[in-house]
Amino acid sequence: MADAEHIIWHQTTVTKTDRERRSEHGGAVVWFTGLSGSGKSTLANRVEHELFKRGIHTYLLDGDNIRTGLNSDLGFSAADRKENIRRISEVAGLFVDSNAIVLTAFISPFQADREAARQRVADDEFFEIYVKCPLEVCEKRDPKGLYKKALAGQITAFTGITSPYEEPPAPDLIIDTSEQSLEEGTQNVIDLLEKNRVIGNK
Ligand SMILES: Nc1ncnc2c1ncn2[C@@H]1O[C@H](COP(=O)(O)OS(=O)(=O)O)[C@@H](OP(=O)(O)O)[C@H]1O
Ligand SMILES: Nc1ncnc2c1ncn2[C@@H]1O[C@H](COP(=O)(O)OP(=O)(O)O)[C@@H](O)[C@H]1O
Repeated sequence: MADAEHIIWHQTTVTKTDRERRSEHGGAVVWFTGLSGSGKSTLANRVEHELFKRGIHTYLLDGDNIRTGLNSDLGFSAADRKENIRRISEVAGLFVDSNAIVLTAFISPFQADREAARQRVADDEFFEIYVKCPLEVCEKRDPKGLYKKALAGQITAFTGITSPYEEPPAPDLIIDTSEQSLEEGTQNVIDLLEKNRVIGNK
């Protein structure tokens, strides 16, 4: 652990404000949370594609991908999930500083960790999207065959089966993917960003 007392923040010459002035849009974190198979990656990819088509500077951080690199040392214990989300929150904060719209697709099962992620950026820069989907529907979709393995006891601490998921008490948006189409869900996220002037009429 670094000796924090001897670390002194270096103010960069080019600031966040400089980057904002040059851009047609603001920076923000669009944080998708939900069970495995709820549709986080599918939605985040579709939203990113929509934003990208509009010339917006975006980046997508996805659970499985980040866990093969930056967080390849972490597993699925509560402590590792917490550290996973802490690092992602930091990375997301850096992207916002660069004035990008960063989309994150992590189960992020614990409310305290999601709240800490929100605190990492300004109030108007964080949008929590609860990708809601009944567990039975996720189990039926089972896009990666993981529920089958978890139910057979081949994966320990699997979210929704043997590890908890805390529903967000006050998300900025709820998308129920068992009832809403992908197009509808995508449009709702875009509308949220427009309404909050992150995109469109900054
Ligand atoms: N035990 C266990 N529990 C939950 N998920 C598991 C587990 N083991 C592997 N996987 C796969 O890892 C993906 C979840 O990683 P995350 O980084 O999003 O998880 S977390 O936020 O730290 O809880 C998750 O991806 P998604 O299905 O996209 O959610 C799974 O593919
Ligand atoms: N309305 C919807 N929105 C998003 N995904 C949906 C929807 N309806 C069905 N799906 C399907 O559900 C699955 C969700 O998988 P994925 O996006 O990988 O979920 P997660 O990232 O939450 O694990 C995909 O196969 C997707 O095609």
